[in-house]
Amino acid sequence: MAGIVVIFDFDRTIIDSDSDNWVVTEMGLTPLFNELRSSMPWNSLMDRMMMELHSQGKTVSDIGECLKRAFIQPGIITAIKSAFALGCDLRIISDANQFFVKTILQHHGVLGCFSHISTNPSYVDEEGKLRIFPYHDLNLPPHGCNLCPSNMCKGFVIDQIRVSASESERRRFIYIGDGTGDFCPSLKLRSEDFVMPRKDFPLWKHIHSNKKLIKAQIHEWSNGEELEKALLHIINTIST
Ligand SMILES: Cc1ncc(C[n+]2csc(CCOP(=O)(O)O)c2C)c(N)n1
Ligand SMILES: [Mg+2]
Repeated sequence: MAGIVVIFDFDRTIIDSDSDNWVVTEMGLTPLFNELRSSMPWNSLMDRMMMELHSQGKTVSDIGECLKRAFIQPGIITAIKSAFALGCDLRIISDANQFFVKTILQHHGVLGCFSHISTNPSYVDEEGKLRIFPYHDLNLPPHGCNLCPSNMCKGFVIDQIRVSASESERRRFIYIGDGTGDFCPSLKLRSEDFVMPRKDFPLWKHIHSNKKLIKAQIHEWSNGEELEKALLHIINTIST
C-alpha cells in the first residue's frame, strides 16, 4: 500500500531476544562483558567483544551462525512478508548493528522486504574482525535529545524520513517497538499514525504513563501472531 511506512524496531520486536545479549551469552563473553560494562559506551563495548572473539579464533561466520539461531516468534516473518506484498514501505530502526540485523533478516528471507535499515554501522576489517560503531558519531556535537542514548536517537531518524517525502506525498506511519529507545520516535507520530508497543515492555509502560503526549493511535501486541493480526488489520483499515 503506497503511502504506508511500517517501521520496525529489531531486538525484542522482530527477534524475541536482544541480539547483543544473545551473542555475548551464547559465545561465552559474559564475564568480560560484565567486567567492562561500566567503563565503556555500549557500542565500544560490543566492538571490544568482537575483538575478543577474533582473538579467540572465532570468525565472523561463527558469529553469523550464532545469530541465525536467535528465535523469532511465529507470525513475525509472515507479517513482514504480507505488509511488503501489500506494497508498504518497510524500514528498520535499531540500536543493534548492521551485521546482526542483516544476517538475521537474510537468514529468514526477508532482508529484501526492507527499503532502509537505520542502525549502528559495522564492517569486517582486513583481519576479519567485525567492527561496530555508533550511528551518531560521538565526536560530533550531540544529537541533543535527552530521551535517547548518545549513539542513536530514533526520533531523529523519523524526522529524516518525514523530510525525505515530497509535499504531495502523504504518508502514514506504523511504528512497532518494545524499548525505551522507541519512546522518542513514538512522540513524533501524528494523529493519522499508529504506534504498536509490545505489551508490558518498556515502550508500552512509557506510553501508558504519558498517554496525553501520544498523538498516534495505540495498538498493543504480546506475541508474533497478535502482531501479525493487528498490523494487517491496521493496513487494511488505512487502505479502505
Ligand atoms: C546507555 C545505553 N545502554 C544500553 C545501550 C544499548 N541498547 C539499549 S537497548 C538495545 C537493544 C536495541 O536494539 P533495538 O533498537 O533493535 O531494540 C541496546 C543494544 C545503549 N545504546 N546505551
Ligand atoms: Mg527493541
